[in-house]
Amino acid sequence: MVAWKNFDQLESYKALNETECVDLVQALTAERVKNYTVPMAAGMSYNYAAKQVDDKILELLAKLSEEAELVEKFKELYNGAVINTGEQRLVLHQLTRGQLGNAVNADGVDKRAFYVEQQNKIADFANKVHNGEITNEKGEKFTTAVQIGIGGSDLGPRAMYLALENWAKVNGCFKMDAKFISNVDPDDAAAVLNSVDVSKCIFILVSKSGTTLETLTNESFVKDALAKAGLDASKHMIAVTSETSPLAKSSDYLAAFFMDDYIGGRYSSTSAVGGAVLSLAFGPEIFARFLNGAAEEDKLATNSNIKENPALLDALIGVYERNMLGYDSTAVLPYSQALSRFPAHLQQLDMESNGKSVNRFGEPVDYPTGPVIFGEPGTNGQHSFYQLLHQGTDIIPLQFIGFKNSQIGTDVDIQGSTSQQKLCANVAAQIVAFACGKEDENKNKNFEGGRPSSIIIGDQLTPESLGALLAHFENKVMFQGFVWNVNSFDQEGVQLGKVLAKRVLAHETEGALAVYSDLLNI
Ligand SMILES: O=P(O)(O)OC[C@H]1O[C@](O)(CO)[C@@H](O)[C@@H]1O
Repeated sequence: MVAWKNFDQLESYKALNETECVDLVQALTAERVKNYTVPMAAGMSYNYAAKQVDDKILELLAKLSEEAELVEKFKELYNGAVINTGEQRLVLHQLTRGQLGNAVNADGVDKRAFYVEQQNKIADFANKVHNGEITNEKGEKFTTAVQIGIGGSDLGPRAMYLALENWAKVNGCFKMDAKFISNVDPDDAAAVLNSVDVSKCIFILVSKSGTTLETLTNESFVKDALAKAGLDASKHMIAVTSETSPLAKSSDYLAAFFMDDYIGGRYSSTSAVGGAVLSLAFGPEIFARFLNGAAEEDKLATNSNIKENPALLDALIGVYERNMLGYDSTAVLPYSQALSRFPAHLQQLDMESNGKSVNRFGEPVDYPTGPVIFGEPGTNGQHSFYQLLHQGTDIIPLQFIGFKNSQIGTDVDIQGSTSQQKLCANVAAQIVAFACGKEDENKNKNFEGGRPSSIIIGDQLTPESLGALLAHFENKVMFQGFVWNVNSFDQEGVQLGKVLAKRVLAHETEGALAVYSDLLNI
């Protein structure tokens, strides 16, 4: 049995607090860039040379990992322990991509078999849509998949779709366009519906709970549009939900695919939640390759050697930065246009998981937990908020992601270099500029340096490397939650606002809420 202790109860907490962080201006040598690197799945690597750690600090982080039993806790998780204590649930998203440990039986079934069965059902459905066995009422092929969902039922799948859209087009496996409706702002649904031929759309209603206000409102919005076009909504809609949700019992859908309560919304991209739209857009084989990349990365996360476990190492360095160095944000900076929505997905993944002030037992913790996450693709970010990152009063650790090759391959050679080379040159330059700085007598032009970053480098963003990238961050967030002794798998903090919004809509308000309601004309 593992012991769940608060971080500040551990010996390692004290030992780490007594360390001095590394001065990057001096420390970032060529040798270090070569050595401080860990292989990831799909040929990628995690390089942490520009982090403020040295061998002594890494040794203490390894001790912390042992003392907090981080890998053992992961083992408990994938073997089916009730890790989500707040909701008394198992946490099984890794099972959607592979079997890391023993068979996990819950609700009277083998859970890996259940997830694979859903994948097979989705594959069969997608193949029938692609080959014209399933069509619209006129017998025409569907051309567009429109996902209706919010939070985890939108962000991950949308980010993954955008990440592979161009890759699929150039590699001959693009099957259908995908669009996404998430916001309850009517302009979101209206704009998407205005951009498609609804008669050729297959709508994927995604809600684990089947009760989310925004998603059910957008479902009605879409049904209304279908009715106005003289179409039968039940011939155009499929559902992805949990078997216990109200949607599961409805006959309003052409087909229904299931996940369950053991997969948190923000961890659901590899379940039917991402599976339906990605299999329709790119074909089931591409979705399977994405799952393989994630499975390969998950295996690395079972290694208790921190220098062979990139997610664990990344998590531990992040904890050191958050708790010992006091940095309260992290920027995610993919130098890849295809990853334009990846930071948005990581915002939910990280902040909804570890934005907690009480431990797994509901007791307040006395140390900072999850950081603020934000980001934009480079080089766009460089011309936006990098000023603050380089010269602002706060130090913000940076997580770069870069690929040696572009996805589409079309490029131009201008002034002796291609666009891809310019992109990669920029990320290399930024790492060194942040770490080493540059002295200038004019303080306005002075760069102090000492601003830490790490970089994940891959050959190209493919289904496998995307799966590995996703799993890396899911596992990092999980390990950090274990260190902080918080439950990373519930999200009670989103409830209060939902309850108050319902009150406003029912006109059951008083005091400040009543005045805000009036100001907004509700
Ligand atoms: O899939 P559902 O049940 O509609 O939930 C959507 C999202 O809402 C949240 O519960 C937050 O409100 C997220 O955790 C979840 O991803």
